[in-house]
Amino acid sequence: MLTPTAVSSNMVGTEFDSLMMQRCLQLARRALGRTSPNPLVGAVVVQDGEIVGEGFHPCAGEPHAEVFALRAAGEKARGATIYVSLEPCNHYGRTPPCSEGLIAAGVSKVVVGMVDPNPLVAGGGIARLRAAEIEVLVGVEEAACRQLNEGFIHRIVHKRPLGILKYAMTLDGKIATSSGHSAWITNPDARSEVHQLRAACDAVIVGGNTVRQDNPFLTCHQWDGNNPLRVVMSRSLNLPEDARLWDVAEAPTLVLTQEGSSPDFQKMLHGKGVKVIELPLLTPDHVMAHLYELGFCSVLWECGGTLAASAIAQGAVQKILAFIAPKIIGGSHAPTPVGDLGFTTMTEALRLENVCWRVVGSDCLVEGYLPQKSQ
Ligand SMILES: Nc1nc(O)c(N)c(N[C@@H]2O[C@H](COP(=O)(O)O)[C@@H](O)[C@H]2O)n1
Ligand SMILES: [Zn+2]
Repeated sequence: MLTPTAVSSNMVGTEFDSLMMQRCLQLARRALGRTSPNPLVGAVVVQDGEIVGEGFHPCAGEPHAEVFALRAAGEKARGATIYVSLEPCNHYGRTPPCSEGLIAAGVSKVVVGMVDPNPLVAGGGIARLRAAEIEVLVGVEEAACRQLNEGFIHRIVHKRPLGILKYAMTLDGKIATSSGHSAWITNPDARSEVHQLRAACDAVIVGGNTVRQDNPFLTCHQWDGNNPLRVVMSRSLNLPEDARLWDVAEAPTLVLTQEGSSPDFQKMLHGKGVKVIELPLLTPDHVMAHLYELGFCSVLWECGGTLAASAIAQGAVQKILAFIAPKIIGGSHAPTPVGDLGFTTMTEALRLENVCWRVVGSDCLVEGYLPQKSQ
């Protein structure tokens, strides 16, 4: 873990800049799962090789990271260098432009992690600072900055939240036995990692089958994080009356269905505090469009194979997280993580990009991105 005391004024420029930017990212992560539709941003003010102020963006509507860092630095911001993981904004949104705040505070240098993809900023913040004769360095720890805000970037560029499909399967590619039993495929460490992942997402989606078969909680459990909105997609509303997801004391639940489906069941859900919305067409793309309108940046699909295949086919999934447990259960009718995609030859296979894998307890996690569809 990085701490402010790790700062050494003897460090060479680039190494020191990287360290300070990593500190910005560490600060930014304190608001994980709480900032959408805004990004996660951290800022650090450095004077004579010492950190004199730090801040992060806590949630949309609150001041930006730079403002908190400048406030903490006070008069020491004059002539200082500020590190910020995202380009300072240059527009009046819910808050005034940070570029003007930095100029007014008298900083002499701004080190930026990445350019803001928001068209309202998009280099304008950097240009404004340079016009005020402030030195600006761009792209320190850029890959890590982009990784932290991949959901925000996807939202801005594609006008949809980033879709992440997570599943857990056995070594023979099954997500449950033929009878539907699946507790548990992976080890406690892997399950704990999923709980942590939920805290970083704005919503988690399942279909009716998962509610009927698994009766999940879909919360962060032991993690002191933000519980995502739990979303159930069900056309028929043929769902159990006593599902755990209808208990909204810990986390909210939204049921998305089609127009006119089971008014009585809808009434029962309303009575329990579960929100129900009827969409004209209940498809993964319409669901993602709805979640975009709610301001979401990242959405976790924790559904079964049929819904997962449909979400992939409709471009509602960009990232895959596959936990693989070294267990074999067999069963020619045991469900698999992705249903029919209509492919008949291996040449049609979706080859993941930027793949990495690591061991989690006794299981393996494979992570990668689906190839982007050409527009
Ligand atoms: N540089 C920077 N630091 C932060 O802490 C931020 N939250 C942002 N966000 C950028 O500004 C937009 C939101 O503005 P309002 O909070 O509505 O004023 C957001 O879309 C980002 O482009 N930037
Ligand atoms: Zn700002």
